[in-house]
Amino acid sequence: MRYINCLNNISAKGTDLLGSDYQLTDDIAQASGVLVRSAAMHDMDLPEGLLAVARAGAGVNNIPLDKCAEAGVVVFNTPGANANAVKELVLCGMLLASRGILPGAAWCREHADSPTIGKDAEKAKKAFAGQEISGKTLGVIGLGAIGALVANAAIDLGMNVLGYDPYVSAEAAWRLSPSVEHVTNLDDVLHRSDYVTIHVPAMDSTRGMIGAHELEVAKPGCAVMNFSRDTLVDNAAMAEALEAGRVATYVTDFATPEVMAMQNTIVLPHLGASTAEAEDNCAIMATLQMKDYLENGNIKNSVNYPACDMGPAPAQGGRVAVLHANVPDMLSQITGVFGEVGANIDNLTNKARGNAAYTMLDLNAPATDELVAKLTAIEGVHRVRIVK
Ligand SMILES: NC(=O)C1=CN([C@@H]2O[C@H](COP(=O)(O)OP(=O)(O)OC[C@H]3O[C@@H](n4cnc5c(N)ncnc54)[C@H](O)[C@@H]3O)[C@@H](O)[C@H]2O)C=CC1
Ligand SMILES: O=C(O)C(=O)COP(=O)(O)O
Repeated sequence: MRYINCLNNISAKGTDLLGSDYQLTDDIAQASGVLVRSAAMHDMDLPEGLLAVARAGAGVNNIPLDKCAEAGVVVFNTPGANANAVKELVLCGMLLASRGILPGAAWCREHADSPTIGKDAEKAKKAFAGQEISGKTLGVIGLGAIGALVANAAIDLGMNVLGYDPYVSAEAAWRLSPSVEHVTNLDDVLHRSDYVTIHVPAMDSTRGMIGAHELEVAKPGCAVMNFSRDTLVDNAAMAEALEAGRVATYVTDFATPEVMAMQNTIVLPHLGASTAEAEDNCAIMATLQMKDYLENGNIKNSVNYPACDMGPAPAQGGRVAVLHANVPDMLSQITGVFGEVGANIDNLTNKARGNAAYTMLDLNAPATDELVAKLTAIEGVHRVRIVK
């Protein structure tokens, strides 16, 4: 029996796929796999038996990726699985920033008991007039799964769209409408955009990427939308830009005390991926990826180990996975141990990603304790798994 711990609510559409060899547990110390959404894992101790963490979602800033890699714990995410949900909320955010929807609806609620509400509404409505998004310019920062969907949808809504992403993958670029204008300078995007939307991951390099300078060069009266992470926007700079009217509205999915103290904000409680469809998609993808890793050693969509696919574990013989540092001479030391104990390698894959590497080997006989002990003793080996 394998045990899986869920640190957040994970859709049963995913966990139901685990099958009868698995059991959900509340005790993480017992778990070989963890399913998580936004729960903070940085200060958690990683139990010895933990093999995999699957983030049912995109952002992995809540997970200590390097610490996990060094402990031989593979971390997965689910690229694109919640992108449509976020796209729809971004479009909603853009409309909320453009029309008097929230204050208008609040006015109606406040006057709910008035018998003359119909007549009064006709007088009141001029206070809630807005502008259309068609014909306006949207700057999309980050053209990955979400950014590309937002950019394409905005084109369909008649907007001019500027796209900025110095690291865009070829695959992501192919998904973009040819009508999206590729701009290589962030200042240009900000200077020209009536609306700016940010879709980049939270990393050290993106912390405060929308700061005092960016808000200074931004088009006066623009709306900024942040459905990515709070750390991407410098709060002090945003508060000042809102006060000065340089930014008309800040729409953010991240409620913090600093943001709540700002004027002209529309703040949501991290609702971007909170749709039934996205929760199901993410849970299914996270579960299947983790299951394939636990059962076959295959790695797909990991954010701290390389991809590796050797198909199902062989029916005869054995499969061993070695999670190790990406340093010279590892492969020869690993294969040397197989020679020393007289184990015959039928098939082998060795891949590296950043500081981490992964070597998976199929044998014509089951792995022995001696083999595992010798592999584990190699300096730089983080974990040895007998997959089968
Ligand atoms: N509000 C919510 O509920 C949700 C928020 N998110 C957030 O949105 C982020 C993006 O999600 P996806 O589009 O699915 O990720 P993705 O990985 O498909 O796309 C991220 C894009 O950002 C680009 N990028 C990285 N650094 C950049 C920089 N300095 N300047 C411009 N572009 C840069 C990358 O090249 C990539 O194309 C996630 O990391 C997460 O933080 C994701 C899903 C739900
Ligand atoms: O996928 C992401 O990055 C998200 O921000 C979604 O977070 P959630 O799963 O709703 O806690």
